[in-house]
Amino acid sequence: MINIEHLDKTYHLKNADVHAVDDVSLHIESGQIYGVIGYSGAGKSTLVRCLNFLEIPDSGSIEIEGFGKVSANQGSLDISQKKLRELRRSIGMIFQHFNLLDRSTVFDNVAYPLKYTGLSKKEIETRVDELLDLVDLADKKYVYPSQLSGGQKQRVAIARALSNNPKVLLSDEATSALDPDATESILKLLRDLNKRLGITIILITHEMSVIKSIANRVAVMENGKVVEEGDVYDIFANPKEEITKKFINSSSALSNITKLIENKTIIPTDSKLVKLTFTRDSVGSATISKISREYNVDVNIMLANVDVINADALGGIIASIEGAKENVQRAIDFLHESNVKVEVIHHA
Ligand SMILES: Nc1ncnc2c1ncn2[C@@H]1O[C@H](COP(=O)(O)OP(=O)(O)OP(=O)(O)O)[C@@H](O)[C@H]1O
Repeated sequence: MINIEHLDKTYHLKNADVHAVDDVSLHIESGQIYGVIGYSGAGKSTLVRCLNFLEIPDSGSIEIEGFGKVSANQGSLDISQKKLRELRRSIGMIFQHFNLLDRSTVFDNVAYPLKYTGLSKKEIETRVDELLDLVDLADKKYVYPSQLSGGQKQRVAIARALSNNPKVLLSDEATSALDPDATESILKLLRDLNKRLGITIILITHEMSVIKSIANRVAVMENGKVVEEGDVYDIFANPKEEITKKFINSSSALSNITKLIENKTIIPTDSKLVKLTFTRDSVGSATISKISREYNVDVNIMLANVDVINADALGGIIASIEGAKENVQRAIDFLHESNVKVEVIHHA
């Protein structure tokens, strides 16, 4: 469990102050994959760097299971140096550009954090072998980072981050420099590690597709503040803030609708263009054919998309509903009653 309360961090620059983290409070359960999304400069990195006190907050507190509550007061922390070292060791971190030691082999990179832990050479070798097995890189033990692909470098970084058996893994844009295949394979690895080791993962990204594919909960950040927070499925099904809707659109095939609206000829007269969202409560029923039959309307499906988020389907359809005005309205009322979310995008 991680509990963040009223966390604040301001950078004092020559010409201005930057309020990078502004009164952030969050609760993260153990074993969760927790996403933090926001545009560049939103404060995500600063927030996450505060969690292992790489960055010292100005005020607020952070409680990490097993370490009690650590409060910050004008840049100083009420925790001993010894406890702080222990706390940092219980949190692994991976980065966008891997941060590997280029002149060291894969083995030496992974062994590096084990150096001053009192383990013997033999014990370190056994542990590194275990870690390389875990990330499927046993055959690359003696090669140098320059001989690896981006995805393989990130696997080395993950093995290194896990060397001290941390309870928490912080991932700062870990897939942002990778191609789609490598991204998928790193996300799959993180998902597997979360399941196998029960490790809590806090993942920063600017891509909603990453959140959709791996996170259980998400916090949306803007200007240092958390503006929306919740279960990933619920946020996708019912986003409240404009910025959240923008992020969701960026990862949805349905956002192509703006192009269709610009080309008005595709919208027939006597029709309403609607966006329908089918959630857990409505995804299984044949609502479209029902309204067509019962209310004598024609439904023209223009775009459709199904996401599977945390094993639940979330469907979206952009369709025009054509027919006599009162029939179209009755069809829309029926959709509402059937737990389908209806947003009218355009009237003919
Ligand atoms: N060490 C620093 N000194 C001064 N300002 C900083 C420092 N680190 C971050 N900032 C500023 O704080 C704000 C938040 O930055 P932060 O890196 O936390 O955002 P972010 O959401 O992670 O964005 P990005 O993905 O671009 O890193 C930005 O305006 C940034 O310029």
